[in-house]
Amino acid sequence: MYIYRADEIHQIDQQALEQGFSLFSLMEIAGRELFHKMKPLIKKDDRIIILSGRGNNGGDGIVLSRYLRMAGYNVSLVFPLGRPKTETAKQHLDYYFMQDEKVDEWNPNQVYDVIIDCLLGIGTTLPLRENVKQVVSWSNEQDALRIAVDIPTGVQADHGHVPDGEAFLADYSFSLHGVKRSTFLLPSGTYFGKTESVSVGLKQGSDLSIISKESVRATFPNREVTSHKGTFGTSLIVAGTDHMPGSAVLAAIGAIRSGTGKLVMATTDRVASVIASTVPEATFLLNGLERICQGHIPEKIVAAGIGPGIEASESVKKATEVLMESGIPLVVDAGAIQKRNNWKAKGPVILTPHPGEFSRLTGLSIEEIQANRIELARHYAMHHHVTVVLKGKYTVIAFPDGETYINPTGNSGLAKGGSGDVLTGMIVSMLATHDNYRDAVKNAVYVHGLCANIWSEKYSETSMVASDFHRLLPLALQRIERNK
Ligand SMILES: NC(=O)C1=CN([C@@H]2O[C@H](COP(=O)(O)OP(=O)(O)OC[C@H]3O[C@@H](n4cnc5c(N)ncnc54)[C@H](O)[C@@H]3O)[C@@H](O)[C@H]2O)[C@H](O)CC1
Ligand SMILES: [K+]
Repeated sequence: MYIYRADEIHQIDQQALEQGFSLFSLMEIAGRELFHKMKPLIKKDDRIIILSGRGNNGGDGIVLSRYLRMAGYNVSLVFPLGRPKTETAKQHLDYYFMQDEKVDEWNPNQVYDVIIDCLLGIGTTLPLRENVKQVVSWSNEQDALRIAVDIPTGVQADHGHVPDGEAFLADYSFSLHGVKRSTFLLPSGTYFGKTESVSVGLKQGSDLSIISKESVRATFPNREVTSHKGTFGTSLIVAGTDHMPGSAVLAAIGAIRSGTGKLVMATTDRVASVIASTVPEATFLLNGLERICQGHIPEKIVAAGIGPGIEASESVKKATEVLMESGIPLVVDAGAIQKRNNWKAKGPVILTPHPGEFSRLTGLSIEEIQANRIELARHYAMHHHVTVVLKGKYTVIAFPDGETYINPTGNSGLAKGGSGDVLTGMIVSMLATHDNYRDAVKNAVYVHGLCANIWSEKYSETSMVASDFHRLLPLALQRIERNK
C-alpha cells in the first residue's frame, strides 16, 4: 500500500485532467466510493450530518450526501463555513440541486448519531481559522460516530503537527487515492482512527509504502532440506557490559531465533556466562570489544551488529569503524549510535535509533522528529548513505537511495526496555540468511512487530517483556513461512 504527499495527489489529479478525466468525474467517483465504504458503519435511521467546507473536500461531501440521500439515509448536508468556492464543488452543488436534493442550515443545537467531516482536506494550512475550530470542537464534544473524509480537519497531509490539539477526532478516516503521511506521524496519527484508503480509479505508485505480509512472505528465505549451519551464515554481535548483561542476552535471543546458522557474541567473560545459560547455542569472542578494536574479526562472519548493552565510548567508536571497514553488513544500535561526520563503510550500515537516539544524532527535538519522522529518516539515510530504522509506532525504514517503508506491525507491548536489543539481533540474523540486505531489514522489523501482535491475541500488552520473544519468534515465523 502506497503513502502519498499532498503534492503527489495534486500531480496525479493534474495528470488525470490532462488525459481527459475531469475533476468533476474524480469527485463523483470519490463520493460514490466513500458511500460504499461507509455503508457498513451507518444505519438508515441514524441522524447523519455532513459538514462540508468550501474546497474540494467539501465537494466530496456534496456527492456523498447525494448518494446517501438517494439510498434513503437520513442526511443533513450543511456548509458551516459558507457555500463552496471551488469550481468543481460548485458544479456538484448545482447538480445536487438539479436532483431536487436539499441542504440544511448549520445548527449546533441539533443532535446527530454520525458526523462526517468534509470540512478541510489536503488543501489545509495550519493553524485552523476560528470558524473551523468552532465546528471541530463542536464535533468532538458530540456523542456520535465521527468519520473523516481524506484527512481529519486540523491535520495536514504531510506533517504531524496539530496546533493546540485542535483537530477532528475521527473514529474512521477514509483517505482518497491513498493514505497520507500524517496518518503515521505524531500527534496527527492519533486523530485518524481506523484508516482505509479509497480508490478513485487512478494509477498507484510512490516512493513510500507500507510493508505487506505478502512481501515478507515472498522474500523470506527457504530452508532447503539440504541446508546445514553453514548455509545460513555466522553472525557476530558486539554487546553487553558487566552491568548490562541482559541486553546482550536479548540480542542473542533475537538472533538465534531468526535463522542464523551460528552466532558469535563478542562480550565480557561475565556476560558470556549469563548468555550461555539462556542461549547455549551462542559461542563467544571474549574481551570482545577490545579484540575487535584491535582488528580481530572471527572468520566466516557474514553479518554483524554492535551496540546493545554498551555505552558510547572511544573504543565503541573504534570497534564500529573496524566493522565498517570490513565490508560486512553492520547493524549499529544503542551505545554505538554516536554522532559522527560520516558513516563511510565498505558494506551496508543499518542504524536503529529510537527517537531519543535520533535526536542525539541530529540535534532535533523529539517532538520535531515525531512530527516529521518519515522525511527526517529519509533525509539522514540519503545524506549519510546509511539505512535508518527509526523505531517507534510505525517504525520507518529509509534506505540510502531514498526508498522508504513504514512498518504496520507492533503495539505498545514493544514499548519496553530490551525490545530494541531483540530487534538488533533479529536484523543481524536475517542479514545472514537473506541475499538482499533490504529484505532482511524490512522482514526483521515486520516480524518483530508481528511477535507483539501475536502476544496481544492472548495476553495483555502491558505484561509483554522482551524475553517473551524467545517463545514468540517461532510462532511469528511459522505464520510467515507456512505457505512456503
Ligand atoms: N485524487 C484525489 O485524491 C481527489 C481528492 N479530492 C478531494 O479534494 C480535496 C482537496 O481539495 P482542495 O480544494 O485542494 O482543498 P480543501 O478541500 O482542503 O480546502 C481548501 C480550502 O480551505 C481553506 N483553508 C485551508 N486551510 C484553512 C484553515 N486553516 N482554516 C480555514 N480554512 C482553510 C483554503 O482557503 C481553501 O480554500 C482532497 O482532500 C479530497 O478530499 C477531490 O475530490 C478529487 C480527487
Ligand atoms: K476532512
